[in-house]
Amino acid sequence: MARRMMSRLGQWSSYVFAVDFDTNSDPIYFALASKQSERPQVFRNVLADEMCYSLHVQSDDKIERAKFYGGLKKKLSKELPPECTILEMSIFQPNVKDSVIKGYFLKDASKSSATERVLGELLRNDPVYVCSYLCGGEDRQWSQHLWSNTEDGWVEVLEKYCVVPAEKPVHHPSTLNIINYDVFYSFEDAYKVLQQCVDIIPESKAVLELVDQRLKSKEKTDFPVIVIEGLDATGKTTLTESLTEALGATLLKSPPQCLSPWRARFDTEPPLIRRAFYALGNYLTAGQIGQEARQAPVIVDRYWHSTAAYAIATAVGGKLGNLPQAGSEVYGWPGDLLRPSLVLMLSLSSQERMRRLQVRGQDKTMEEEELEANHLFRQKVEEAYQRIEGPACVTVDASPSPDQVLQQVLLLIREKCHL
Ligand SMILES: Nc1ncnc2c1ncn2[C@@H]1O[C@H](COP(=O)(O)OP(=O)(O)OP(=O)(O)O)[C@@H](O)[C@H]1O
Ligand SMILES: Nc1ccn([C@H]2C[C@H](O)[C@@H](COP(=O)(O)O)O2)c(=O)n1
Repeated sequence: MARRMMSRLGQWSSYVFAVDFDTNSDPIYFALASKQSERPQVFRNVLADEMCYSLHVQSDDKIERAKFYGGLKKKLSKELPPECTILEMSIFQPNVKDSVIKGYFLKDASKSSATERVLGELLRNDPVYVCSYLCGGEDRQWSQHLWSNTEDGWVEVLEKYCVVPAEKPVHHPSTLNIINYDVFYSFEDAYKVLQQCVDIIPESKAVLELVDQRLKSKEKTDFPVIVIEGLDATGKTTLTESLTEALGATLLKSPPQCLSPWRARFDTEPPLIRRAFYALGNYLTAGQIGQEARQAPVIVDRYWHSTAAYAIATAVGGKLGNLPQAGSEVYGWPGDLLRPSLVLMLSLSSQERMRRLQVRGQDKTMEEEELEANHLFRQKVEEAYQRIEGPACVTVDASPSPDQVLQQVLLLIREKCHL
């Protein structure tokens, strides 16, 4: 047992655990040690006399991890007693990219054995690590107990570690796995994800077939390509239609129409798969842009800025300040994706945007509902839009009348694209 404890501590000693008790504050960071700490207890201010547990996915396969993590939340919400709060948790090596293992931390106020029964079942049947946390002794120190399966199917506590406070890392853990999990910076990286999904998501095959037939785009287009970006209901459809008419241009969208039959299906998938789908949509649209921009200017309704900004804002938990700094590589443009001549981002106050959403009165997508409910998320999307480079977007005040916005944008296009 002592040897096993040494080896697991060896494995986890460079890792820090982060629990999001409150999305508006920093997570609580802790580490594992063989000896107790003299510093104050990590959970003292956030836990009453509650039982606590943590779960994290144990698999080397990225797709399996993503699918299981998404499904796990639904399963826990359904099966655990209602007094059990499910919080997001990650285990990571501070400031080391691609080191995050996601999980959940449970605060159980139910005082029933139901939670342990559900967790025992999970441990027996699913690729998870399960731990319980106890607070004991005169100095009320916390310890973590790793659960294990015995050969005859019972659950036992295998190893015990002391829980000690850890430093706040320079980079918020949710920023460490953005590249190739939430945002893809080459066609190949996004393509590989869908290829690996063919057996579990049959629709991936049809998407890949379409993508295989995509038109290849040149780096330089003959006519200017102007992308219109912005949050929902900022006026993109209204403006792109009037611009197209005013400039005698061709109107395209990303994702393109040909992906519509599969969009709703991929919207239900975890970020890794969903974002790979949207990334491939941009390459399909790029092929169409290359073709159309031989004959006329092209206006594009959403493109790479939307894909990256929504993905980054969703991935990064908590405060606006947790976003990667401006200039970070996560805001870079994929080297193999056609670059537009100009990107304009329509910006609107949240009150006016809400008014327009209400006037329009259509069904809202889940992400639109999230935008409404979550002012912080909206701010993160807009901030990420503004940090993306190569080309960066130019912000346009979208609050005047449709015609005034059109005139303002035509002036910008004439100035920047010499049209
Ligand atoms: N400049 C404007 N002033 C007032 N209302 C506007 C203006 N532009 C658009 N609208 C109205 O706001 C609503 C949203 O506009 P629109 O559909 O063009 O936005 P959008 O950005 O394309 O939205 P989404 O991304 O959700 O499709 C519509 O009812 C539209 O008529
Ligand atoms: N090029 C694109 C276009 C859209 N998305 C994602 C981002 C949001 O989740 C959603 C918004 O689209 P809308 O509801 O306005 O059609 O689609 C993307 O990732 N990349």
